[in-house]
Amino acid sequence: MTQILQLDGLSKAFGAVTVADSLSYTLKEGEALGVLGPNGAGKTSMFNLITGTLQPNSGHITFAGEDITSRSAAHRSRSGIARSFQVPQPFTHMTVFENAMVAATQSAGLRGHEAERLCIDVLEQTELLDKANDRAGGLTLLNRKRLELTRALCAKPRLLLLDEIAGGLTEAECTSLIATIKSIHASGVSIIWIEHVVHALMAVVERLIVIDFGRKIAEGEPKAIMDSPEVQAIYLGIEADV
Ligand SMILES: Nc1ncnc2c1ncn2[C@@H]1O[C@H](COP(=O)(O)OP(=O)(O)OP(=O)(O)O)[C@@H](O)[C@H]1O
Repeated sequence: MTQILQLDGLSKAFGAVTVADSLSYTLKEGEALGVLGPNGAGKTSMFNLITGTLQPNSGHITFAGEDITSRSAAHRSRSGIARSFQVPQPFTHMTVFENAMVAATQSAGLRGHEAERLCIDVLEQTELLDKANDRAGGLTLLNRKRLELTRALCAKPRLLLLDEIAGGLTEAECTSLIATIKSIHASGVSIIWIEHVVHALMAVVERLIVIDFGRKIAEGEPKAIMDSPEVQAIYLGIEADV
C-alpha cells in the first residue's frame, strides 16, 4: 500500500488553546483510521487543517505525494479530499438529487450525464436513491447523515473525512450506517473517521489514534488502544460502549 496522507509536526494554537501539538501520522491508501479524543481535543480542527480551512502555525501536510500545506481548500478538494460535517449542512430547500449534483458539478467538476450518472451511483451506494426527489430539509437524521456522505462521495474523493457521523442515531440506524461506511471503505476510498460512538469505529477501522489537547497520545491496533490504561483514563466519563 502506498501512503496517501502524511501529517508532519503539525501545530496550531488559538491564543492559549492548542488544537494541534506537533501532530504527526501517516495514512496508507485504502486504509481506514479512527480518531478518538475528548470534547475540545482538537479533532475537528485537525480536519480543518487537512482540508485547508485552517492554516497551521507550523508543520506540513502531504497528500498523494504533494505538499499541500499552503494550497487552498479548493485545490485540496479537487485533489480528492472530501469531508462530512458534524452537523449536516445540506441545501435544505433543494432535493436530495440537487444536493448531490452540486457536489458532482462544483467539487468533482463533472457536467451533464456524467454528473447525473455519478449522483445515481452514489445515491445507490448511500441508500438514498428512493429519496432522490425529496427535499433535503425534510429528511430524517439518518438520511441527513446519508446525504452528508452522498455530498462528500459526489466529489469523487480519494480521502474521506468523517466527523462524528454516527452521533445521535439509534442502534439500528447506526448498524445500517456502519454497513454503508464499510462498503465505501471496501470500494478503496481512504477514510479518517472521528467518532465518539466507539463500537461503530471498531467495526470499520484498522487503526486508531487518540488525541488529547491537540497531541497524539496513542496510536495502534484498535483493541489494544481501547485496552490501554491511559486511553481508558481519558475516556472515564465518556460513553465508550465497546
Ligand atoms: N476558530 C477558533 N477560534 C478559537 N478557538 C477555537 C476555534 N476553533 C476551535 N477552537 C477551540 O479549539 C478547541 C478544539 O476544538 P475542536 O472543535 O477542534 O475540538 P474537537 O476535538 O473536535 O471537539 P468535539 O469532540 O467537541 O467536536 C476548542 O476549545 C474550541 O473551542
